[in-house]
Amino acid sequence: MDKLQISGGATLRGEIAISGAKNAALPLLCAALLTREPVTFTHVPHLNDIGTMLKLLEQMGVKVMRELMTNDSGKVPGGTHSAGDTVTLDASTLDNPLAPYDLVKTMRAAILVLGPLVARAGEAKVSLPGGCAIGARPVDQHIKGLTAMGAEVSVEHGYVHARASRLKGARIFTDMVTVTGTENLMMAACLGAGETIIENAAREPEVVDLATCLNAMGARVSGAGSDVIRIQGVDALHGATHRVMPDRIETGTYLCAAAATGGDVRLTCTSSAYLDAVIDKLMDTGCEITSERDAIRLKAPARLTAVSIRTAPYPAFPTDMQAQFMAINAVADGTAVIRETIFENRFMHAVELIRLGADIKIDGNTAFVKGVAELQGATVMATDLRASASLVIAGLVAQGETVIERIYHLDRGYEALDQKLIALGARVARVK
Ligand SMILES: CC(=O)N[C@H]1[C@@H](OP(=O)(O)OP(=O)(O)OC[C@H]2O[C@@H](n3ccc(=O)[nH]c3=O)[C@H](O)[C@@H]2O)O[C@H](CO)[C@@H](O)[C@@H]1O
Ligand SMILES: C=C(OP(=O)(O)O)C(=O)O
Repeated sequence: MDKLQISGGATLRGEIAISGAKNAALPLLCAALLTREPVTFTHVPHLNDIGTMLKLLEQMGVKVMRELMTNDSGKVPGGTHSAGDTVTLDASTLDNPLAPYDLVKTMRAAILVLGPLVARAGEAKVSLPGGCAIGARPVDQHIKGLTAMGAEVSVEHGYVHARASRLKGARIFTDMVTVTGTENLMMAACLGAGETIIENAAREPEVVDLATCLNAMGARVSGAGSDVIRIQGVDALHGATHRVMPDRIETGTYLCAAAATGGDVRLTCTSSAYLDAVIDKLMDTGCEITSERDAIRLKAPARLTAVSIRTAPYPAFPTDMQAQFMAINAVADGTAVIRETIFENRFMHAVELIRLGADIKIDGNTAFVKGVAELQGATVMATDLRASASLVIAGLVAQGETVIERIYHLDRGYEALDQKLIALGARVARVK
């Protein structure tokens, strides 16, 4: 199993390109199930989760064409000037609406096939994703919404079975804001009869990106980006070409890495438009941030000031950036209070950061982080995607060598992480 070896102390400087967003690309790929015509996606990040999703779609009978892009110097896909992959999906041959456990267990976003399959194929059998490191993550709201749209849904032997000859429009109020729940129901409603209204909808930019693509495919979705989304069902969708939006969490992660190391970086192919809460907090740490149309530059002070955060659905501070902010607070001046309100078990990185010398106390959903003058390198274990990113940031500033084990989590969500860090001057190596 690969590990990441980091020699701490290098200041990150220079420029890298941000990849397409994992959390936008995954639902987008599922949207292709809704039509018999080919759909092409560009700027698709080269990630393990994307590979898993494509494998899942392929075993359902979808034809997958993946054109790997090379960077400016003609080298590996997903390098420092990544153009992303181009993926064309042809679901005209969809004949097996099944998502088996062995694929779903490695990637919770696989539940996103449920809505499109019922809408297009009239049935779906999708393994329940089960719990994971950050929390239980049930899918009851996905089921509640499909049931309201007239699907017969049962959960047996660890699988959700859903059937509907044709879904019908419904008014759905989700009990909590759910991102993939909103996406699943929005996709399903596109082929339903009549109007569906999703209230308490997620407002995340990835939901808007999906709605934009669905509309390009002939859907009639309005209100995405607000908490009420209206979908007028249509009889069929057609093919389209869509560029995946930039990854705002990857962007935020590199901004944090640069901030922690006292660096000066420019991130291209991205935008500060979806990162207000994160950028606001980074400015509170003392960083200077300049936003350009398609780029962001961050210059860090010699030492950061601690900042408190509270995670909540968009446009508030994203839970997917909480771990990275714990890492920067671990070496900042002062004490920060970090409150996690989305997932019940998303402090797994704290114990590993403590092993590197951080001063962190946890009380329920709140972490108290007292900045220390320095961290010391050690061997640590990655437990989930963003926890792993926080350990990378800590390793970059720690004295000596840090070895991060189980980096398959990072490969799920960060395209060419080691290459991008090396391009910014980090001393990082992937070792077997
Ligand atoms: C692929 C993708 O886009 N993943 C993102 C998505 O995950 P995901 O869509 O799985 O997260 P949700 O927004 O659904 O989860 C929010 C909260 O609602 C709960 N819940 C959700 C659905 C449901 O049916 N029942 C229920 O109880 C969850 O357990 C969690 O406590 O949004 C999360 C919250 O911004 C991000 O951390 C993930 O990176
Ligand atoms: C939790 C995340 O992803 P997923 O929903 O795919 O597990 C994430 O991107 O931080």
